[in-house]
Amino acid sequence: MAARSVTLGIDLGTTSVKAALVEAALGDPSGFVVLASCARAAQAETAAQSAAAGPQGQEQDVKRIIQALHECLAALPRQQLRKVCGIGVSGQMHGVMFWKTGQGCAWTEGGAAPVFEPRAVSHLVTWQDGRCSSEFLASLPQPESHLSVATGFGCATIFWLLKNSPEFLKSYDTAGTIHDYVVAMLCGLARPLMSDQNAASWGYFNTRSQSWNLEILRAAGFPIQLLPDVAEPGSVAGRTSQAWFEIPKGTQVGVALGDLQASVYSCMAQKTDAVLNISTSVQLVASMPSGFQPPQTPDPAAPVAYFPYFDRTYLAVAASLNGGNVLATFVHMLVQWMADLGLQVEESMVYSCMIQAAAQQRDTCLTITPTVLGERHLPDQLASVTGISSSDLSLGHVTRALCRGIVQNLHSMLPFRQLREWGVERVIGSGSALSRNEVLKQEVQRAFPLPVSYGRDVDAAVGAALVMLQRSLSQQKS
Ligand SMILES: Nc1ncnc2c1ncn2[C@@H]1O[C@H](COP(=O)(O)OP(=O)(O)O)[C@@H](O)[C@H]1O
Ligand SMILES: O=C(CO)[C@@H](O)[C@H](O)[C@H](O)[C@H](O)COP(=O)(O)O
Repeated sequence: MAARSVTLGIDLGTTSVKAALVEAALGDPSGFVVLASCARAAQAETAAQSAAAGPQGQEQDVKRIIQALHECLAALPRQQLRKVCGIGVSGQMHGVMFWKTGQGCAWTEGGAAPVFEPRAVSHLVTWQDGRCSSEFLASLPQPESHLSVATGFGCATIFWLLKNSPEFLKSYDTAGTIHDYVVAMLCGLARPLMSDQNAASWGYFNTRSQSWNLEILRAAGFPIQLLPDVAEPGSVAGRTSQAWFEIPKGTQVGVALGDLQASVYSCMAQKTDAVLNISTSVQLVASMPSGFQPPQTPDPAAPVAYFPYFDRTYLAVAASLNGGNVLATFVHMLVQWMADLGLQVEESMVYSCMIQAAAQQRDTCLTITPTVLGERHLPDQLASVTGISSSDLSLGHVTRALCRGIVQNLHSMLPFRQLREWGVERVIGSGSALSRNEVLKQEVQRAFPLPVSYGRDVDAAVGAALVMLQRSLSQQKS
């Protein structure tokens, strides 16, 4: 009898960490089942380490992210963790963190299970970071890549640190995304490995030649020794150097994937499917035919970008910076106003009340352009509200208008009729900001001229697990 193949997928998202255990199931139409899953809010936002970043700085505390990861692992069934034969990891793209080689973590046996604790690490500077102004970005060398460079991209952040905080950079000799860091710590890698999916998200990476723009970067004084070595997505980065919870030492760990690609992998069953993922951010994605090559030069004004997927194929992506985070900003604002008025209220209560109120308010004349973070192709166009009449000010009106605005903003980036022209026949909705919000679902259904169905709310974690599951199954066959 063939060995049971169980894999663990982890997604280190901007808001929450998710983990899923996946097993091959011949009887199931999808070929797999999700045995168990777990999500934990990381609540990792913290003040920027460099004061010069100002209020635009967006950083997260790596210790809190790892704590949320360990809470997820602790919540999964121990007997299933014992069967894990592969670990796939994905996470929020574009961001960068630094650590000292050999001192990135310490393994402890102290608690109920062996865990690693971050040691000589920086904060994670996330994709939401806005410290690189348009003027600063214009001062950087032109990349030799089809992707332009925006604020929050790893290489732009490193350029900024080089100019504004050179002493800070000197404290570290290794860099990666948060998910590259986790893979490196699990496997005890001296240098992290990075998939082209994440390398492309940092900027200054050429996806055709699969190489960093080393000459351009070197000439600009960039610390190129910080750039990780690049590996194929779906390949193995190493094996666990320690037992981790119940997962045996020596378990294969995949090179970290982008959460975008992992989400798509979990739910795009046909080439004619588009994926709409709404989590902290939002992406509308279609797959490009094999052999497709993006234009050679970047177009910073283009709202659609081409991101590497698997096997040298590309995804066309409208990646809006304004998704569930816009609703989260509204909720924080309400909670703060209530506190200012002397009232305490839980965020989860606000979410459920506002979604309920908007579900009863089927329409509104209020129009909200929700771009509180701007967009990469229009960084200076912030949010606005129009059509304000005294009759449209209820919580239901505002929430309905916010949800509609998120979907309409995406439509302005990638008109939905374009999907039909690409041969798309249906849209799969994924991401927990969508699956938990009935009103957002209604607005999606209202706006798309195509049938919409829904995936799961831990999609990227399932996708990361599936990549390793398929690898394990093909190893068993050969
Ligand atoms: N209680 C809730 N009900 C509905 N939506 C919520 C709730 N809590 C958070 N959200 C939404 O979920 C988003 C985060 O989704 P999540 O999948 O955790 O993001 P990520 O994958 O980026 O970490 C938030 O930005 C918010 O819009
Ligand atoms: O910005 C892009 C692509 O450019 C996104 O697709 C991408 O998935 C990034 O990882 C995020 O923006 C973060 O993802 P999430 O935490 O919102 O799920």
